[in-house]
Amino acid sequence: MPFTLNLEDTVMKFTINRPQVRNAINLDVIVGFEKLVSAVHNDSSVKFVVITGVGEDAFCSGGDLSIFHGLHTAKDAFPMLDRMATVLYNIATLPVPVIALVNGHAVGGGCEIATACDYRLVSSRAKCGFIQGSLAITSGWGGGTYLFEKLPRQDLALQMLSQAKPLSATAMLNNGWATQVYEDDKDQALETFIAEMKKVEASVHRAYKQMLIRKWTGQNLLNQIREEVKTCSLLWEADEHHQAVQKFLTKRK
Ligand SMILES: CC[C@@H](C(=O)O)C(=O)SCCNC(=O)CCNC(=O)[C@H](O)C(C)(C)COP(=O)(O)OP(=O)(O)OC[C@H]1O[C@@H](n2cnc3c(N)ncnc32)[C@H](O)[C@@H]1OP(=O)(O)O
Repeated sequence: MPFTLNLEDTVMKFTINRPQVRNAINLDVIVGFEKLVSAVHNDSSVKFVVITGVGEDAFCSGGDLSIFHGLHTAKDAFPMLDRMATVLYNIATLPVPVIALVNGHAVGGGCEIATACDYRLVSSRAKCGFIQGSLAITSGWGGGTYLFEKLPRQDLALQMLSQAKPLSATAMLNNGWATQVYEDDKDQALETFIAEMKKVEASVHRAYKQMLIRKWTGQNLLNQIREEVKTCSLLWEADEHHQAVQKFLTKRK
């Protein structure tokens, strides 16, 4: 199973389960995210959503390049980018707080997923970054838009996108991306983080989340995300992108 979805107590947890490719996203995982969104909307007992990856190596390494490399033109790439950007917006605007439990590296689209969440609890061993620039594309799932929205300093957000390199968990805490960095057990880190909030009624969590969603609706965040998707799909068809992906896929062969 490429993902698991469990409700424990009041916490709905989605775990990406593709360790052999560092939890890269394929179509099955996208479908899983769509199921997550429906499950949360259909269960008023849910207080928190948690997104994480299996194992300790990676939270998520972004799109599965061995599969998505088969998409050549902007027209080919757009539906995949748009579908993932749409489900990610639906996750970002879920009626309860969403926590990224960043158990390992979060790069490319993996960093976009974590950025779309309300909180990021990051393993001290994780490296995180918008490395898309090194593949001659931009972020394409809305992650750049979320980054400008969420990082306290716009200059550091732009630098992170433009340098296109993974940063340490400490650097991500210092620039305001990580909410907290944890050392050891991820489940313990999560329990400690939500302990106080768990005592508060679900209705209160939902009311605060609505305030945030109203802000994003007011500024038409979804339109900005759609522009990001279009930009990425246009860059996607360039030779430079296909060559960079080919280099990644063949580097160990
Ligand atoms: C498509 C959408 C776009 C977006 O909108 O953002 C993207 O997401 S672009 C994709 C960006 N992602 C990458 O470029 C991934 C790069 N991966 C890495 O940098 C590293 O794998 C890692 C995540 C930092 C982990 O490093 P490490 O622990 O050293 O593992 P390996 O590199 O040895 O990888 C193990 C294994 O997994 C395969 N792998 C890793 N990432 C992907 C991926 N995204 N897609 C497909 N396969 C991936 C890698 O090739 C190795 O395979 P084997 O050699 O067969 O073991």
